[in-house]
Amino acid sequence: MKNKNLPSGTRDEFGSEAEIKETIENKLFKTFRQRGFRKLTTPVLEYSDVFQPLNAENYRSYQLLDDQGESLVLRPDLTLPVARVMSTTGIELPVKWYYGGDVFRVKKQLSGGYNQLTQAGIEIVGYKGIKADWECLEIALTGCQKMAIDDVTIELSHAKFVDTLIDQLALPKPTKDSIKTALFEKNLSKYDQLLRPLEKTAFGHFLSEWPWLFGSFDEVMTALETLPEVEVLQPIINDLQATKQFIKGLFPKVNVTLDLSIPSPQTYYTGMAFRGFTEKSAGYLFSGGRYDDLLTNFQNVKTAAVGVAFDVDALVERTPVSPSQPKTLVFFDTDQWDEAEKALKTIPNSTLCLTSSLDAAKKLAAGTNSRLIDLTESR
Ligand SMILES: N[C@@H](Cc1c[nH]c[nH+]1)C(=O)O
Repeated sequence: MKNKNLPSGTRDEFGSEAEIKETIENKLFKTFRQRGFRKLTTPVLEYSDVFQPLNAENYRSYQLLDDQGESLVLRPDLTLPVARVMSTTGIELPVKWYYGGDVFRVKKQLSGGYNQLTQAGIEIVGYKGIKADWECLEIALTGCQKMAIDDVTIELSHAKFVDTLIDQLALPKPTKDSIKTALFEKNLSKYDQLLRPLEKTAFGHFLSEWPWLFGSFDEVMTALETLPEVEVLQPIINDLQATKQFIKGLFPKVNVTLDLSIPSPQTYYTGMAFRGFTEKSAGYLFSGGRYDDLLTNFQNVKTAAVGVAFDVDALVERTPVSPSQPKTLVFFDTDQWDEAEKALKTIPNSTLCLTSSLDAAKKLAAGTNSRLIDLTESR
């Protein structure tokens, strides 16, 4: 019998932790609505096919079967359900959505961490230009500010950088694939060996530095100067530069880093991607990016989209628990309900004392370090 246990990777949340979470979600939802986003709620259960564009290795999901034998999952992501909605409902574009809810990602046994995570996010669908990306960044960084998190580092990357650059190399396709794998896995001996034939070419110097192309934004940009002029890379570099300026202009305290040697944080990203974190918490505070091709998984027409989601649990972790104020218990007789209600309204932080006897009320007050008001006293 496991009727007293929880499945691994899940937890109960109660008291301050659960309350802080609710406050944070409400603050975020308020910001989203103030900026003109509309709420979209999707079910926790979806057909497995909806999540086919996810990298299955990173996102193992809980699998179920419905009564027709169709394969269902507990949603491991909230962006793909939005894409499903957009392609099946004929909602007019452009549109700005916000949502909140739990995603389920099965982690390796004993890896620690939870399999059920709470996210709150936005998706902007139908805008091609960089303004939509910046609106996501603005909301992400303002959100952190509102949670009094002021030591945010934002890591920029671009889903197309690696492929566009590798495309330029005069090597057979399988070698290019192996280079990409070695780069992502930081398998340096393999990487060096694969690139040896290009050592003396114009790309030689840059390629030897590529696995280290992450860290301070300006330093990575300086390293990029060793790259021969590649026209198709220019728009990517320009967008990254402009975005860094944008962030620094509005949030001068935010530390901006750049990583041009990692796989895209989501397999469905097609453009700029960004993740925010602080030194004090292990996971990301928020993660987002552009995914202009995702809707083609559900429909024929390509649709521009970009979004960002907060990891609400990471925000909770970063929020100090303020010591709770001592409570006042209001003890009353059953026919004094009206009086008790009035007392509740006038006495801050008060709660009804539901014990049957005054003795029990006194014990409860002593045990919970609360003040006791006895309405039966004046009878
Ligand atoms: N769904 C992404 C975040 C995101 C929202 N919109 C775009 N990206 C994630 O969970 O990492």
